[in-house]
Formats: sequence, structure tokens, C-alpha cells
Amino acid sequence: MSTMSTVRAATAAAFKVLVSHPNVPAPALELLRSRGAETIICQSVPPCREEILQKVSGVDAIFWAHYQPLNAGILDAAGAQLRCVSTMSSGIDFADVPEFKRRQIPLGHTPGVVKNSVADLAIGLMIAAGRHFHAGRSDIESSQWKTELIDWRMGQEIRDSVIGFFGFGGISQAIAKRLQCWDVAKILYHTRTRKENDCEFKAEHVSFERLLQESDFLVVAAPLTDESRGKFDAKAFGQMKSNAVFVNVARGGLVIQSDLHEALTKGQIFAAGLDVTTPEPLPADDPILKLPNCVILPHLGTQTMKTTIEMSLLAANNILNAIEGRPMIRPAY
Ligand SMILES: O=CC(=O)O
Repeated sequence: MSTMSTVRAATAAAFKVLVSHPNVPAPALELLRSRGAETIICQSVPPCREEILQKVSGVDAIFWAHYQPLNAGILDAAGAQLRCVSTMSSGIDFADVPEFKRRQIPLGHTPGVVKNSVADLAIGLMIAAGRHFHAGRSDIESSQWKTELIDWRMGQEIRDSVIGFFGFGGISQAIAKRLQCWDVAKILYHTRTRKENDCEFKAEHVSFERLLQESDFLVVAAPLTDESRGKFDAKAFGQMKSNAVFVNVARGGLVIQSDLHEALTKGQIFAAGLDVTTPEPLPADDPILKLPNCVILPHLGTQTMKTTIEMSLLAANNILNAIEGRPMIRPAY
């Protein structure tokens, strides 16, 4: 045994980590094990609550790798020795944060590392929705090519457009950064307070009303909270431009989906591109899937191998920091 590994074996106290999904990337599991963790891995896909409740008993840490409720039931089943939890997600709307605070259990998550893959996908949705990717494909399948018409499937261009962001954190800023060379007219954003670094992106902080009234493309990239839930309702869609393209890469809960359906059907707004819906999974017969001007993806924002590995390593490092007595890298509260 090398001197280094002798030291590690002598200093690393063994601790148990419940990993809630069998497909967590190997580098994260290897990192945890290299620092003394015994990993207890749930095998069911989709995750089975009973298996989690049974295996979580007595662990020191929980690596939560899916969007199922993370609440008092799980914390009780783990027991009083539980020292920390990290999700492998940016959003933590499925976690009962007040309960974590009440019990003073550190909770980590993985924002930041998701920004590039989600930003790429958001730009994809802006173009896909603005340029009729969904209806165009259906036109081909139903032999409805209308190239003889000059105004057939006219779309919205990003060039010279006002781009609005609801939320201006890492994801919105990564989109704004990409758009710097797209000749946009203006970048607007709405957050509770002005961001100090907004001049980097030549972005202007505006009221929610101005965001709605002036955006040609409106991108939602903000956490789902009590304040943001249902923010995009009939009243909001009613204030938007008829050429507006609405994109949501955050959470379905920020939108009243039936109101969005109506706005798209009535032509109150031009199109929508959604990576997130209510519910998820969306039933195959949901009316929103029938709309020609709505492009919908099954929550693929972070689904690249590079980002998934980065998320898993950040979640593992959150846990290791807490176990080793340091602050988590990305604490959720
Ligand atoms: O939606 C994805 C995430 O919260 O990481």
C-alpha cells in the first residue's frame, strides 16, 4: 500500500451513502468510494419508494438522483444520524426545503453545471418553435407541402428581435452570451432585483409587464417557487405580442398550461417551445400535443453525458464537503 493510500485509509472514516438510482455515472460513485463511502444503490427504475425507504435506514448521506418528493418521510426513514443530502438537479421544487432547514440538515443541488446544455436546448426551442419545426414535419407526413405559396409557414427570426428572460441566472445568461453574435435588437430580463453583471450581456432589467409587452422571444428559466408558480396565465399571455415565441426550460408549474393552450389556439401568441410540462410525463393524448404551433420535448435540458457527469460529480462533492466538515459547494439554502 502506498503512503498516500495508507494515510487515506487511516483518516477516512467510513460512511454510508444511499444512491437513489442505479444509473448514477460511475465517476461520481468512484469519487465517493475513494473518500471512504460505502454506497448503497437503489436498483429500481423508475425509482421505487419502498426500496428507497428500506435502504435509506441508517445512512449518513443521501445522493438523490431523481425528481421524486424528498421530504420528511425520507428523512424519518433515514434516521437521526443522517448528515447531509444532495440532489443531482438544479431545480429543487420536489424537496421540502423548510423541513431540511427545520432539521438543520444540509441540502445541496447542482445548478451552474447545467447551464450550457439547457442554454443550447433553449436556443433550439426558440428556433424550432419560431420556425415551425413541428408543423413542418406534420406537413411532410400529410403530403401538405405548400411551396407554391410564398407566405407558407412564415416564421420568426431571432435577428432584430427583442429577447426577454424571466429569470436571469446561469441558464439565461448562458443563452444571452450565445445570442451576443445573433444581431438581436435588445435583451430584457425580469428578476426581483437588478443583476450587477447585466451590462456584460447588454441586458436591461424591466418590470414583468414590460417583459410581456416587448419580448419577441420570451424565455422562462427561473426556479419554481410559491411566487413563480402559475405566473404565466391568461392575463400574462394576453399582454404578449401576437408574434411572440414563448419558451419554457424551467418547470411546467410556472405556466397555467390550459391558458397557454388557449393563447396558442387563439393566435394570441405565435408559438411555444416547451421542455417542461404539467404533468411529467405528459399523457400521450394531452391536448397541447395536438397544437401545430407548439414544440414539446420530454424534459431533456440536462440530457447530455458531459452535463450529467458534471452534475453527478457536483452532487458527490456536495456530500463529501458536508461529511468532511466543509460547506457544500452548492447549498440549496
Ligand atoms: O431540470 C433539471 C434540473 O433541475 O436539473
